[in-house]
Amino acid sequence: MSRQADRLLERILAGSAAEESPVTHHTRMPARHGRTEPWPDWAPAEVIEAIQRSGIPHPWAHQRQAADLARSGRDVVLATGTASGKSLGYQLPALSALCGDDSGTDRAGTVLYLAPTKALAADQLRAITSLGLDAVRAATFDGDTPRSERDWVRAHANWVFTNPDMLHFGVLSGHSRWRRLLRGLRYIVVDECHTYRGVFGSHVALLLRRLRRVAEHYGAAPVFVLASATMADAGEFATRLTGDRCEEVTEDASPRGARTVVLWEPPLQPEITGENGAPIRRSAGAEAARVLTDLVTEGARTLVFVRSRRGAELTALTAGRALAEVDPDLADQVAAYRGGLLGEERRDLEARLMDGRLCGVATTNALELGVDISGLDAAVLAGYPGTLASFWQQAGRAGRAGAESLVVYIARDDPLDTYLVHHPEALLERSFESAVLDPGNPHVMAPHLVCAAAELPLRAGELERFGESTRALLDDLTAEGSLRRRSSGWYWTSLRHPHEQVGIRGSGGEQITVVEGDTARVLGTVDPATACSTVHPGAVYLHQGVSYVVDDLDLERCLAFVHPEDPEWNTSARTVTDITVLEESTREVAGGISMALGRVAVTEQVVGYLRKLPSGEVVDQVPLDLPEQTLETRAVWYSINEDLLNGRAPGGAWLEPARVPGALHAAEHAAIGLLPLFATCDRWDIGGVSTALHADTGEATVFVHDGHPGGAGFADRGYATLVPWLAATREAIAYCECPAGCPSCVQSPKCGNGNEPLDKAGAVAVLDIVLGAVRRDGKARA
Ligand SMILES: Nc1ncnc2c1ncn2[C@@H]1O[C@H](COP(=O)(O)OP(=O)(O)OP(=O)(O)O)[C@@H](O)[C@H]1O
Repeated sequence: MSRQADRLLERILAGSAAEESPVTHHTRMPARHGRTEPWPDWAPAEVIEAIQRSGIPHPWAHQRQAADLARSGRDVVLATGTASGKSLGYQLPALSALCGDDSGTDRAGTVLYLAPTKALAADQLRAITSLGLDAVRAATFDGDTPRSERDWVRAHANWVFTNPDMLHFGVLSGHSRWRRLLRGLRYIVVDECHTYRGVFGSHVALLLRRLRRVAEHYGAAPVFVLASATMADAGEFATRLTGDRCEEVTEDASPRGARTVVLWEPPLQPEITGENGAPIRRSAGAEAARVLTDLVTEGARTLVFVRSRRGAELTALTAGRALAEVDPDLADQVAAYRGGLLGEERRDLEARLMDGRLCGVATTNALELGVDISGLDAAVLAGYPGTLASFWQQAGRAGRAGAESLVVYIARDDPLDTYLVHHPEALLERSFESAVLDPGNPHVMAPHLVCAAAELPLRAGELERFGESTRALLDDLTAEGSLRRRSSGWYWTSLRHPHEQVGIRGSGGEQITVVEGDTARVLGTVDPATACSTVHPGAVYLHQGVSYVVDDLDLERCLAFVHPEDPEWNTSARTVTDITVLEESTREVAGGISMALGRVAVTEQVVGYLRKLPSGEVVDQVPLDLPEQTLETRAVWYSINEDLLNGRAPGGAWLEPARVPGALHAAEHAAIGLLPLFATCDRWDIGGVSTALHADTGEATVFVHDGHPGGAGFADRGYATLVPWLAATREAIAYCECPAGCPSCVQSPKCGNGNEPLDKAGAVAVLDIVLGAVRRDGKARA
C-alpha cells in the first residue's frame, strides 16, 4: 500500500477488528486532466492581464464556454464541481463589460451579483477588488452596509454585491433610487443558485422575475449568469428560477486528483438503549472526532463537516484532547470553523489550513458555501448533508491535482444515511437530483404580485412572466382590497411599500419572531406553520449553532421569547395529527393499490415534548397545552385495499389487523426519511400521516405531505418518483440490522407519537405488496 489514501485508511481502521470494520464500501475515483482554452478576443487586454496576475494562466474550457454564451447575450448556468473555477465564468464577461468591451452599447455597464449569504458576497467582492482594475467600482450592499455608504453605492458603484433579502427590501422597494444601476445592467450574477430550492427558491424565482421586469422598465436587457454546484437538469432548473430560457454548461474541464471514497457505518453501542428500548449507534460526531485524530496524527490536512456549530466545536475539542495525549504540540493543530466568525477570523483560519499551520478543522454544513479551501488531503462528512450536490461540494474540498485524497462519509443514525452506506451506487453513481421549486404556489406568489404592482403597475400583457395562475390570483387580491383594478392594469393603492410585510424566506403568513428576552435582540423567524413544534415553551432552539431555550410562545403577537442555555438534552414535540383530502389532482390504481396526489388540510396539535440526551436516551416527557393549527398543502398518498393487506387477495401481506397501524406508521417514517434522496428537501420540510382506515379514502392509507402552505413541490416529486422512492424505503428498512426498529430505519426524531406503534417487519410487508402490485399492474410506473 503505497498510496497516501490507502495509508490514511489503514490508519483510521487500525482500531477496529477486521470483522467489525465500520467500512461498508470503498472505491477509488481516478484523476482527471484539465482542458484549457485561449482567452476570448472580446475580453479587454487589461482584464485578461489582471486575471492572469491573480494566478490563472488560461481559462478552463467550461469557463470559456459559459463566458462566451453570456457575452453573446444568452442566459447561462455554469454547473460544475467544487473549486472548478465557476467564478471566472461570470467574472470574465462582467469585468469586460465594466472595462468597456466593445459591446455596442453606449451606456456605462453595471453588474448585480446575488449570493445566498453575506459572507460569500464579501468574499467575491474581495476577489474582484484584488484584481485592481480602475474601471471597476465594486461594493457590497447588505444589512451591514452603513447608511453613509449606501448613498455612495447607489450613486457610483458599477458592480454591486448583494443578497436576495436586500434585493427585495433595499433595491426593488425603492427602485427609482437605483435607476443608474438598473438602467445600465448588463449582467445579473446568481451565485450558488442550487441553494434556491423549496419555498425559499420559489421566493427567489419570483424576486428575479420582478428584478428583470424593473430593469426592463429602465431600458436594460440584463443577461443572467448563474453558477451552481453540479445538479441534474441545471438548464431546466435555471430556466424555472429566472423565468427565461437558460443555456447550461456542465462539462467540468478542471483537473482533479484521484480520490478514495469510504462509506462508514458506526457500530451499535450494546450498553445504551433509546426510545422504546431501541439499539443506538455511536454518534457520527464522536466517530468523526476519532477519525480526525488519526488523520491529524498522520499529518493529513483534513476538513470535517458536522451538523451544528456545537457539533463542530465538540469534534475539534474531542480531537484536540485525544491529540494532546499523543503529542501536546498536535493539540493546537485542530480548530472549529463556524458561522458567526468575523470575516478576518475566517480568512485567517482558511490561510492556516491551506499552508499547513493547522491540520484539522471541523466545520458546520452551513459553511460549505464560499469556503475558499480546496486541495486538502482528506474530507470527513459526519452525516449526509441532504443533497448529492452538497455531498460532492463537501467531498470536493479534498483532492489536489497530482495527489491522492481520502473522503470518509460517516452515517448518522437515520434511515437515509443507513440506506446510502449500504447502497453506494445511490451515492457514487446516481445522477444529481434536480432542485425542486414551485414559483406557481399561490401562497408564495400572491405577496410577490402585490410587491410587483407596488413597484410598477401590473399590465395585462405582462402577466405571463409570473405564471399561469397570475390572473386568478390578481382577481383574488383585487377582491380582498389589496390591489385596485383599473383599465390600464393592477395598482397598489397605499403610500407605504408592501415589501416589509413580505418575508422571502418563509412560507406565507406572519412569521413568528424569536426574541432573546433579556436583550430584546431578534434572533430569527420561524414559520407559523411549524412554530408550535419548534418554539413551544421548553423547546431547545438552535440559532447559528448557539443553543437557546424557549420561555414563552405568544401566538397572537407572533413572538417567541428565548434565553441562551445549552442543556444537555434536545427536545422533540409530541403531536396529534389529522389529515383531510381537499382535492385529488391525480390518481392511479394498480392491483388493489391507489396512488394519488392532491391538496390536503393537515390539522396538528402539539400536546407535549420529549427531552432526549444526544445519545438518544429519553429523559422525560412534558405535557403542553397549545391550540390546533391547520396547514393547507399538497400530499402524495397511497392506500391499500383491505383484502390485499390481510392476505385474502393474491400477493397479500397476511398482516393481522392489530399490526396494520404499526406497519403503516413505520413505512411512513422511513418514506419521509428517504424522500430527500429524490427531492431536494430535508426530512423537516415534509411530514406524514398514516392510518389503518382513512375517512376520505376508505382504506389503509399513508400520506406524505409538504410542510409549507400550498406546498413546495416535494409531494409532487414524491408522486413522480413513487416506485424508486418506495423501493429505496423498503431497502433502508430491510437492510437495518436492528431487531425491531431503530433511528436508522423506522424511528423518526420528529415523530409526534413517540415512535409508537412501529412494526418494522410489517412495514417491509406493506411496501412489498405496494411495490408488487404497482410493478404487476401499474404499467406506466413499473
Ligand atoms: N482556469 C484556471 N486555472 C487555474 N486556476 C484556476 C482557474 N480558474 C479558477 N482557478 C482557481 O481555482 C480556485 C477555485 O475557483 P472558484 O472559487 O471560482 O471555484 P468555484 O467553482 O466557484 O468553487 P466553489 O465550488 O467553492 O463554489 C481559485 O483559487 C481560482 O483562482
